[in-house]
Amino acid sequence: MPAAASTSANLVDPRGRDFTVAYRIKPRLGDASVSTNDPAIRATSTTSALALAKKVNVRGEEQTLEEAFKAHRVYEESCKTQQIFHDLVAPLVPFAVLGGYATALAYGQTGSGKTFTLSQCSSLLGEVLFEDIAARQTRGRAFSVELSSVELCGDDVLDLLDEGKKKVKIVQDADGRSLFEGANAPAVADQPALEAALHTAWSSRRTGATEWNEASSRSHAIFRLTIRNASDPNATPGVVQLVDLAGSERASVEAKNHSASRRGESASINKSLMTLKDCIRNRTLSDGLASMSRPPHVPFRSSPLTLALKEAFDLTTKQPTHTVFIATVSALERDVAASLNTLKYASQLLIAPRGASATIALGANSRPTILQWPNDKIIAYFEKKCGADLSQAHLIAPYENGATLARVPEQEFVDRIIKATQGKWGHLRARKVYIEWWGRVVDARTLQRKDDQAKWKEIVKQRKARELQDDLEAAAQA
Ligand SMILES: Nc1ncnc2c1ncn2[C@@H]1O[C@H](COP(=O)(O)OP(=O)(O)OP(=O)(O)O)[C@@H](O)[C@H]1O
Repeated sequence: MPAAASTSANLVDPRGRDFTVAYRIKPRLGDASVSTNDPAIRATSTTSALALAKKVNVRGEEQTLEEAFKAHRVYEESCKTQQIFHDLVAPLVPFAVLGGYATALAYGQTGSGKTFTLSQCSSLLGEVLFEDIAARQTRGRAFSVELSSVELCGDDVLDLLDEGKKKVKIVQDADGRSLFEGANAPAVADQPALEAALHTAWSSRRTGATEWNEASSRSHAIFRLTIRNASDPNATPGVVQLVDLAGSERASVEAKNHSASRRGESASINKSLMTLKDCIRNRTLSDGLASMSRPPHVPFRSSPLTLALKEAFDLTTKQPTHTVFIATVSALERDVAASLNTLKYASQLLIAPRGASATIALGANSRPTILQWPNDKIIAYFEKKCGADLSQAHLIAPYENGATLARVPEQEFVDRIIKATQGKWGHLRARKVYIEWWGRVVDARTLQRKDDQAKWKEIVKQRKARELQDDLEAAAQA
């Protein structure tokens, strides 16, 4: 059995939600004096972390402020990368092989362990991926895998698999997928070939500057595996990618210490990280629109980073997506300010997904969209689409509602239709039904977004009216 299949199903469940947020606390290494102090950040449970920040108050007294942060999973100092890989990255593999779009991002202060975590995950990825593929190939399928890898430095996109790190472009193909035009994308046939190609990419990131951290802290790097179903050229390729983000503290540090060009670079990093946060938050779209400070808009075009990862955020993406966000923090007291910033940033991404719940409040006059359909309505829809051939309709959606069915990757979905017709339908015919269904999913999302924007306008109107009322009352009392 592929290792991925045995992972904890609940933690990263690409069928359950679009985003998973985890914190990894880096062990206090080296100097005994720092490593024996109490940690400034510690895990209080598997889903919460506590930050202790020492502050001097106005009377000159030292105080310890405590702040708790929730996540889907918190990894304490002693935790090994193998565990993180097993919980967070391995479950993305079968999802991607079947046509999903999966991303694992590492975010945190320079030196907090982003590269350490992702480079170890990347070496573990090959085994799980090729085992999963081998298991499926025995069932008459063939897959091909290719690696592309780029570094984003300001507006420049550099090919990490090219010796000279040539500049490439982020473009969209006819299906709206984001690609690195002109970048090398070697086919990797097995685990050793993947390991060798990944080694080239990681080393190339290192040689861009005199020091490793100097290069990696000032740029984002993407390591993308595209998995194609060689037996069906029309199938949407799956993606599993690792994204090593630039040091999150860059902007404030460099603003004080460096030249105008370095400050420009830092501003660009800062902007891309802010855009990333907006994209994740607004893609998830909280039910509590009133708590949002801006209308729900997914601004993925505002930075090369989010443009490159477009499918993870774009509501019109024609494939299910899942993104794992790993925030790495140092447990050292001297790093507590940066660690607090990281935890605040990451905890803001923890928004309950609206679509996953079957109970979605509907206005008095609104008709439920396909994403809001219960299971029986879904079954009835496919019975109508496929006619008498569909003898086992329940196999298409054994338990899913509209929202959860939108998270089933293409190839599994098509297989379910073929099985439900007991093989009377072939791949092409089944895929046509799938594509039609996806068209309706995208329409439903667009409608939802328009509805959200209208609701947001109403909220702003009410807020303004309340503020005006408060001003009038204050003026009357004065
Ligand atoms: N969990 C860990 N256990 C042991 N050593 C670690 C761990 N995390 C990081 N390190 C070590 O800390 C140092 C800095 O880690 P790393 O380069 O991964 O940081 P980073 O967050 O990627 O920094 P940058 O933003 O500069 O890329 C490295 O020497 C690495 O080996």
